[in-house]
Amino acid sequence: MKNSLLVRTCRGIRSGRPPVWFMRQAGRSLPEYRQVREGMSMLESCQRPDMVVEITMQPVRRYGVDGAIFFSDIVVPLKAIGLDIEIEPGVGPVVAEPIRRPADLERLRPLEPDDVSFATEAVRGLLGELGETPLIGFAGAPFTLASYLVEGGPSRHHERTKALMHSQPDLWHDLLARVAQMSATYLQVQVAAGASVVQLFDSWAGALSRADYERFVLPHSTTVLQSVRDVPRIHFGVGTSEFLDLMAGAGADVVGVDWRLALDEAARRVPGTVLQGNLDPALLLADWPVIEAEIERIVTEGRAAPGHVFNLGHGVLPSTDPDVLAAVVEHIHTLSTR
Ligand SMILES: Cc1c2[nH]c(c1CCC(=O)O)Cc1[nH]c(c(CCC(=O)O)c1C)Cc1[nH]c(c(CCC(=O)O)c1C)Cc1[nH]c(c(C)c1CCC(=O)O)C2
Repeated sequence: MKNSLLVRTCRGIRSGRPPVWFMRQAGRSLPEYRQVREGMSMLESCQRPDMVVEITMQPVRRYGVDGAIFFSDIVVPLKAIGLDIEIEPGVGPVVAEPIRRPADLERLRPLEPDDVSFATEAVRGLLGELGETPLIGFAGAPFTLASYLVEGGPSRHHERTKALMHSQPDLWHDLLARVAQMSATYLQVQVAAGASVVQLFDSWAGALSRADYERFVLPHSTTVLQSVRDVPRIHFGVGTSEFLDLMAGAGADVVGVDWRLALDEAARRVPGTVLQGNLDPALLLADWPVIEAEIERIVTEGRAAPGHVFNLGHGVLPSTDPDVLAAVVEHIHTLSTR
């Protein structure tokens, strides 16, 4: 799997066509996912190796994508150290007692590999099923995780988080260092068990200015990415076009680009870095000729970078028709033969 198209592309070795996979390729858009998840909470299913193997494999079987993303969630390590956190359907992660004062930090003990032994077991199980398809491990980046911890749940403005980072910078850096340790350990566990690529998700970092990202977040995301040495590292954010260069410099081999920035312009901002993206997930609900034209544009613009991993700019929306995703994969797969 070290020679897979995905791994080679992440390393900057160009091939005839980009590899393709989708963030949230496993999930509510798939009827087979909704069926196996019935009656089981999100976090319970993440802690059951049989469920993780089945759900991770579903989009691989259906679409023949060039990478499988490990079925888990960014909050799984927090749950694994005993924090009272749940994922509420239609809402997202909810933390019973948010972290806002120095004493609250005591509830964030370091993650030990044994806390996530279910992940080791699930990755090993997957290796037997995946054949040549590489497995992408992942973790949440310190800012996105800290936002859930400080806000107590999803937040539009991240106001408590921003207020805390500026008013109590020592507390903030202590919090981010602890979360970074957990994410680093979670990634290392997945790589040790056999993941071929990792992705660090900083989905909400786009809420920050470049200056605040650089001062309050970058050192901690750098710690996480630098702790993984053996496999390519993808660093992903949404709305982060203004500091893609910082995200690349954190120790990423690949940076994720959302739909707001064309890949050729992104390539100018991070010379020498492989790009991933960047089809707008909402456009998967448009007519096929629209989607086809977007694919062509993105693949053409992606040639400006030393490598391009085709993906969406963010995750698959639950309302997406799986047949459309199948058609996107098929279209990309025919590119090499033209
Ligand atoms: C911010 C974030 C979370 N989780 C994640 C992120 C970063 C990626 C992103 O920005 O989308 C990461 C994540 N979560 C999940 C995956 C699975 C792998 C894949 O991409 O296929 C990944 C990569 C499963 C999941 N994680 C979640 C689901 C849906 C829950 C369900 O099916 O019941 C899945 C498939 C739940 C979740 N977990 C989280 C949210 C916001 C939600 C949605 C809540 C809702 O709208 O119901 C936190």
